Amino acid sequence: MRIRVIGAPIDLGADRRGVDIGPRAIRYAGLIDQLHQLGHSVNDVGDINIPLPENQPTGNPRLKYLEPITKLAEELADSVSEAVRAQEFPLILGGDHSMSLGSISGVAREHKDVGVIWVDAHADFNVEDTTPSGNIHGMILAALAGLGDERLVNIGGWAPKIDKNKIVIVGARDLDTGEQKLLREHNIHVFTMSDLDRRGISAVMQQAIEIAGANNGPIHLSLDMDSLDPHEAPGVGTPVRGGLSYREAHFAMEMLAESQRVISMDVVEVNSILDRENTTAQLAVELTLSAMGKKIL
Ligand SMILES: NC(=[NH2+])NCCC[C@H](N)C(=O)O
Ligand SMILES: [Mn+2]
Ligand SMILES: [Mn+2]
Repeated sequence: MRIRVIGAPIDLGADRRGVDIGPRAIRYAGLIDQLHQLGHSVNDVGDINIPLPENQPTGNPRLKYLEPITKLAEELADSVSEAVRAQEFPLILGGDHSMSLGSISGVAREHKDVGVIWVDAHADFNVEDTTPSGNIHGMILAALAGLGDERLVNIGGWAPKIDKNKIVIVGARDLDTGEQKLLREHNIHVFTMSDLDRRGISAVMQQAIEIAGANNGPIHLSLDMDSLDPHEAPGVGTPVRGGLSYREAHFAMEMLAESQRVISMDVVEVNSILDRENTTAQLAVELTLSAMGKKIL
């Protein structure tokens, strides 16, 4: 496979500085070399340019940094759709989860039927009226489904990007009250940690792949590193106890690789200031390799 690596060191969608170092930390952990060793060819196009929050107006406190975030999403969407047209697999490194607004808009432009598997402790399904923080990284999946502020919803001038029936959230364990209501109202498929405990990662992922990839459609994988238990991934801005174990996360990635349905992937929320000796970045590399087909034997 030909993989195009795009760095999106954006931290405007989250409160915590340090997530902007994520793409570098992931590269330092050996991503490109190890993808080569797996037999892929890699075209690393570097990072998109992100303005410093210090130089940006915060704007509406319930939609912080809306303006620069939508501008960057347009840029990233162009860059990702270009990769798809060049028949390269887009692998986008965050940055906070707001960058997925651009990456998924770019993929969806080229593949209108793409489904999304969102592996995350959170649902990122808030809108302006339900957000407890005003941080846009908590609103991105809703925006991609067509909900919320129209400037987020209408990246590229069209909406929605993803059919609600093809969205699957895996690993959820921290949902806000208004967010829960929205998820129910729109019948979004959410596999919580309780579902994982009850049914096991294998059954859950099999069903997730069937839902997101309905009618043999393609799947975008969005991996938020805070889906893992904070013991495994300490370097994230919004850690929540009781997350995916090391093996559960790997097995989920291995099943996705086996499905051969994944056409693009984000890895987000690696925060190097909060990390311990690049552990979380290293784990991000390991999980990406499993998603890209690395097997134990
Ligand atoms: N991508 C993330 N880490 N999102 C965390 C979101 C936290 C919280 N639900 C909020 O909306 O503020
Ligand atoms: Mn997230
Ligand atoms: Mn999260």
